Amino acid sequence: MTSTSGRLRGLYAISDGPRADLVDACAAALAGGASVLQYRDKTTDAPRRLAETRALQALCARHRVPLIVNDDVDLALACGAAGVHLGEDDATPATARARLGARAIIGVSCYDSIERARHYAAAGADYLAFGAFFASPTKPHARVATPRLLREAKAFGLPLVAIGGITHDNARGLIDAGADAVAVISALFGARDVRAAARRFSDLFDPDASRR
Ligand SMILES: Cc1ncc(COP(=O)(O)OP(=O)(O)O)c(N)n1
Ligand SMILES: Cc1ncsc1CCOP(=O)(O)O
Ligand SMILES: [Mg+2]
Repeated sequence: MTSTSGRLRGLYAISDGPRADLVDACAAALAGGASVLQYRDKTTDAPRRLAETRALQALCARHRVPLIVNDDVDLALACGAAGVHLGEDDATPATARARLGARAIIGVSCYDSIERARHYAAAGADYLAFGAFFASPTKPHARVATPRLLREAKAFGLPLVAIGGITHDNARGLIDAGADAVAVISALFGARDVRAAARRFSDLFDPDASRR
């Protein structure tokens, strides 16, 4: 289990908004043991995005789970999120660090590139994300990564996040290859029972948690 200050490990839930029941769905994911929540909303509806991230920040604070905002450093700052996730089309991690401070969690997409991982590990990223490992319903044209990258990236000593088409049935191979966390959208927020789906993912990391 990751706390707002602990090492990232477990289910990394990524929200799939806009959706009317966003906060309830995210609450179910946290109740099911998600260790991190990312707000990912590709719309430009600034007032709704701010209201939603503020609500999710309050929810995450109650669960002692970090809220990460996708793409948008200003929004992360405005809602008091723990950090931001950045890809190749987003602000640089250095810009985000300057805006959010030393304690912020700054995650970086490395896609299928060990060179990008090496660069951002040295530049102060807090975790490295790789993928897509499987066909992704959310991002069908995502670049494709192989588990070998995870084995190689272990050398950087940072938490490794795997993403892309991850389900309960295919996650184990990624964890065995070195993923500290699995980032999931469809197989989590598309589930009829989000809490139960989150619990099944979380149990892959800590099978005793649901019996406590
Ligand atoms: C944990 C995590 N990993 C990868 C991504 C993808 O980021 P990016 O490449 O910037 O693509 P978008 O998500 O912005 O479409 C992510 N969001 N989270
Ligand atoms: C944002 C992103 N980057 C690579 S795949 C992906 C989407 C992951 O969503 P899903 O779990 O539905 O495949
Ligand atoms: Mg992005």
